[in-house]
Amino acid sequence: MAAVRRRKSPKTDAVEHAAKALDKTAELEVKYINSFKGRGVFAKAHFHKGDFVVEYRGELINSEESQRRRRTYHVKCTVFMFDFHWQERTWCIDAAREDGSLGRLVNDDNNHPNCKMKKVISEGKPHLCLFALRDINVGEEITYDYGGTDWPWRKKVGGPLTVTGSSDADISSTKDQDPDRSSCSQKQVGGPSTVTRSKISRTKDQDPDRSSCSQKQGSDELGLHLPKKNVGMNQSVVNYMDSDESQCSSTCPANFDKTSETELSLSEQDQECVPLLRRTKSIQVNNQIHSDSDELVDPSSADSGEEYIPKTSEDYSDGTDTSEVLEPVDQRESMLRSLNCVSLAELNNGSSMNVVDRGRSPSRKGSKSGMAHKRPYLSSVPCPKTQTTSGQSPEQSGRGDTGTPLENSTLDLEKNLLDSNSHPLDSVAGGSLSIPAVSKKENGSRIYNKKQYCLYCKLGVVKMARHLERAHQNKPEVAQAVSFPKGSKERRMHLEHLRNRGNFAHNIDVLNSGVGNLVPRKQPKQDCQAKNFLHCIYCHGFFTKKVLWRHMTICKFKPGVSQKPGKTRVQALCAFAAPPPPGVKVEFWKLLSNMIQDEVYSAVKSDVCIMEFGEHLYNRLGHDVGKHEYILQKLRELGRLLVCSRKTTPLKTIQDHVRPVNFMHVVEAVKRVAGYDSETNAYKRPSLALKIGHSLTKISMLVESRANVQTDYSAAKDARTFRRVYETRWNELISAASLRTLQESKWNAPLLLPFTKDVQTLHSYLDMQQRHSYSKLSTETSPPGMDTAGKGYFDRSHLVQPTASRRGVKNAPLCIFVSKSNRP
Ligand SMILES: C[S@@+](CC[C@H](N)C(=O)[O-])C[C@H]1O[C@@H](n2cnc3c(N)ncnc32)[C@H](O)[C@@H]1O
Repeated sequence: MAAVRRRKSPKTDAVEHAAKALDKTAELEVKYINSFKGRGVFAKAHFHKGDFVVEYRGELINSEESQRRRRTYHVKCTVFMFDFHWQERTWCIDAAREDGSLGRLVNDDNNHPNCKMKKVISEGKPHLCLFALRDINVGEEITYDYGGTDWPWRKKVGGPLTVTGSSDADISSTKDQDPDRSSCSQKQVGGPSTVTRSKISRTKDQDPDRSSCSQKQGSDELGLHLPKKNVGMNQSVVNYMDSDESQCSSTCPANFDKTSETELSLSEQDQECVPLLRRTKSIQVNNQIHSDSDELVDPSSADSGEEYIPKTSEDYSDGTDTSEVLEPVDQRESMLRSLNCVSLAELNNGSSMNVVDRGRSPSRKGSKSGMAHKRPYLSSVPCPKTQTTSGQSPEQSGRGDTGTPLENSTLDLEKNLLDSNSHPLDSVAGGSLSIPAVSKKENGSRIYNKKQYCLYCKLGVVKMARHLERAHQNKPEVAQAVSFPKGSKERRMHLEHLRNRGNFAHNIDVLNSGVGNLVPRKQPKQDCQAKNFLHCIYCHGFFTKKVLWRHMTICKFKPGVSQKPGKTRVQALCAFAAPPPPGVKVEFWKLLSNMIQDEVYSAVKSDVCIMEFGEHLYNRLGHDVGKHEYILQKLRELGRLLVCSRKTTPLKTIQDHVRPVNFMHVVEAVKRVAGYDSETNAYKRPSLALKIGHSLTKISMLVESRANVQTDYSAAKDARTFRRVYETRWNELISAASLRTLQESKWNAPLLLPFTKDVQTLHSYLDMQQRHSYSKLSTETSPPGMDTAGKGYFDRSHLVQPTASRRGVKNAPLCIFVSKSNRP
């Protein structure tokens, strides 16, 4: 009989990774999303539902220390502190230090998370680990619900979605489908300020298990302190906490640091994986993660873990995990309800046609409870293939429960859902920007369901002209538009402009928030990335860069300018048409738009430190237009480094480059970008290596000063240490060879001698020029280079060698080498 290799259970996997402080770097990657959201973690490989994904690694501290740090930390830092309960005490994983681990970079998604945090005990120490709530496809962002309600970014992207958009009935029906998830949605909406009592009590009534949590909400919202009765529930299911209860007695140390080595018996390795505290975060969040919220780790997981970890026995033959398979149906339902879309029943009917069965396990396919074992399209598309109807942000959808246009579009959406393999909120929940492709029916014909966004009420509607006429006739611009006869060109133009402006406003919101679907002027055949699109400055339409060029020449809204802008200029102009991201000066943003729009430009724009450095240079030198080119050059040098580092090293941001721990990676990247040849020990671009080094030290100073302002002294120390390492090693590793290459290139440069005749011509020309200019001046004082008689002679020090000045050497005298034989 062939031996069947048993797959590791998710728990074992988590414990092993936690013990070694290892991330699944082969399956996960960090990507910069945008300046609002920062970085995120993305799947490089497929994760099955229930799989261990990543550990939220950091320093384990007790609540006293956590409180102390909260008081001393900059507010932006506290978002990295996750409190949780363990052995009847509150603990905290402080991941404020940028230590290269992935878990700390996983972003929040309270609507559609694909992971759930759980406690796992390894070597007597709790670890916070993320497990897949559903199958996660390659390219999807890893997310989980941070809990709480008032995270600032949620407000921006429609945080109150589940609250305002759902009714009691919604919750109850959701609950009916899946009690576990209903408790989850309850958590999502669970802020006392936003959830009505009736919602809570209703859910509570219907689910006795959860009711115990709800009762505790006053003090610890959905019970981080798990009632004892839940401890041990389904212990054999996903008993992630089975080993720890006895190890740390009820007299847990008041000072964890002191006792951690003894009572928790941390191995050396464990201690290594608990990094020291450093660093601040750049986006402001409130320090909302407290023990009184339901965040992150459900206490019931302390012993059972059954709540969020789906049934894994089928998949892993582990024999221990027998929890319920959790399907995201209820999430989908609640989302769609809040979108005022199709009902669950309708979806179910529809989805039966659209289930993508990936046939992971035969037992799954044939297993009972149909719906539960069919994967709805929600989680089945690797890269969410969004449809036009999905272009609705949750915020907008919250408002979308009234008004005819949306009702019309709802029908379209319903059709669309039934006909497609995607979910309208996939891209929104996934936290990525996308340009949805044209939707097609099964027979290949097009579905006209593209949503436009109203300039006034922000609603997404399919028939914008009708919407404007019906809902906003009182607006002067609409009134003017409809004053033209129906079918007339003027009327069409006016309405089109209003429609474009509405979409433009929507796109800007989406671009700033980093989440949602962008509305292009012309829908692409396939889903596209936002970076390939730009707004037209005339009509505000959103076009691919390629098409934009052509469009600009014929744009109806272009004022009668005869000049036809060049391709790069068009792109630059249009890139600038969008307002600068928050915190970036308009003037500096304008300057950036002069850069060639290529990969390096994208890297520059996307990196916080480069932008900060650019602003710093701009503040110092920007008043002098002559220095603008220099500023752009400096930024491009760093951009080139970043592009190279991202391809060849683990460094993803310039801030990573000024960490002492990454010094050797920086050296490697700089060598590569400057074209270092190890055989000849020479560089193709030696000055680039030197300049980059110089800029990096400057950036480390900026980082240090920012850290000092934010009272993040450890980050400041990091930056200082980087400079010390730089001072000690840079010359040996980079500068020496660069300087030698430069020197050698000078030796080998051919000495070009001008003809004597040319020199004479030049001299007489300059003489003439000087005489001419000085003759205009009073002859009372003899100008330099002239004798008192005014005959004049030529003083070479007045000549400026253009190439020298281009290299930053001001007023370098013109050096003309004249061979002996050629001398006059
Ligand atoms: C634990 S960090 C996550 C990693 C972070 N994106 C970064 O680049 O360092 C939490 C921070 O990420 C950002 N963030 C997390 N989830 C977000 C979301 N859904 N939308 C926007 N920003 C988010 C917030 O700025 C928050 O302060």
